[in-house]
Amino acid sequence: MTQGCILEFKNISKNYGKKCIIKNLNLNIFHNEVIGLLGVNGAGKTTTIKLMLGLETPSAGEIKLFGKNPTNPAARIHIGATPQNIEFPEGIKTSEILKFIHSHYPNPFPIQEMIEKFGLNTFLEHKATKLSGGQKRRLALALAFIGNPKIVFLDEPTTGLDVEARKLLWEVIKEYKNKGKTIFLTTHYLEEIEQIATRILFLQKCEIIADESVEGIQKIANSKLAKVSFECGTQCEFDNFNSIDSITKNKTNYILTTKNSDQLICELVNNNIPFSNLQIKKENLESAFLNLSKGE
Ligand SMILES: Nc1ncnc2c1ncn2[C@@H]1O[C@H](COP(=O)(O)OP(=O)(O)OP(=O)(O)O)[C@@H](O)[C@H]1O
Repeated sequence: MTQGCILEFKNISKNYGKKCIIKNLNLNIFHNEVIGLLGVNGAGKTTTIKLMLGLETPSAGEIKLFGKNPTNPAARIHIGATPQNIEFPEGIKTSEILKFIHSHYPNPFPIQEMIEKFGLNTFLEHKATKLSGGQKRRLALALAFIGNPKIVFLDEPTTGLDVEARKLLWEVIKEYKNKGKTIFLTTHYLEEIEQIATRILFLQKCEIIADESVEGIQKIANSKLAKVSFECGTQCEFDNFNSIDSITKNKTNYILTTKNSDQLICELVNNNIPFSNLQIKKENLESAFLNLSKGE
């Protein structure tokens, strides 16, 4: 196994019937990474996490979690996870579930610390199946971290969380990373991931089409289109321009798309275009992601 690697996919393929979900994927996850896995609905993010957790078997290839098969209890003792759809057993209270999961790990965090971190105080004596969606999510997150595992897998962890709980979660993830631990998460909230991820993966059509640092992804975003809009009372001619990808005109309002907004502004000035109300809108990470998804 590659040094420092805690999870390894070797030529992994996964099909459901004839449907290909993952094809020939090679992937290494190392200590102290915060990895965000992104992809459109149905891209295969949950399936990927299930393969990592040993909850699904690959159709081909080999997965090593801490050098072992992910179903091996000796590997699983180092992981924590929260699934996308949370279900708890009937009749058990929040406090009881916390104690039960806590007892399975050799070096867990104090239960009280998890209660405070994830704001569980007000529903400790409530039956877990009766909790609201957001409360269930908070409990599931506390359970993912409680064992002080080396890697935590979070499948769309912010689903159902209010703004405050989301902030809390990102703080917990940051803190956890600072302890040298690894987090692997799927999410649709790209702007949030931008703040915490050390690496971003995009899954599309059975393949990881981008495996980049946040800076790398931002470069992709920056090299993508910007929209430059302005008003101009006279008819503009753009024949001398080298920087324009497309032109849209609506009465006196022009919208130009460009991969180089700086050059476009210079060309506007050099060609004495009498523009006003100039606005430049660069693509954000989210639209870069969507364009990657579209294969642009
Ligand atoms: N057990 C299963 N049997 C058959 N098909 C499945 C099974 N589980 C998932 N799929 C299919 O595999 C594809 C990938 O599903 P998956 O849940 O991994 O996507 P996802 O990227 O997590 O989607 P979302 O963002 O909507 O949660 C989907 O087309 C789904 O219908």
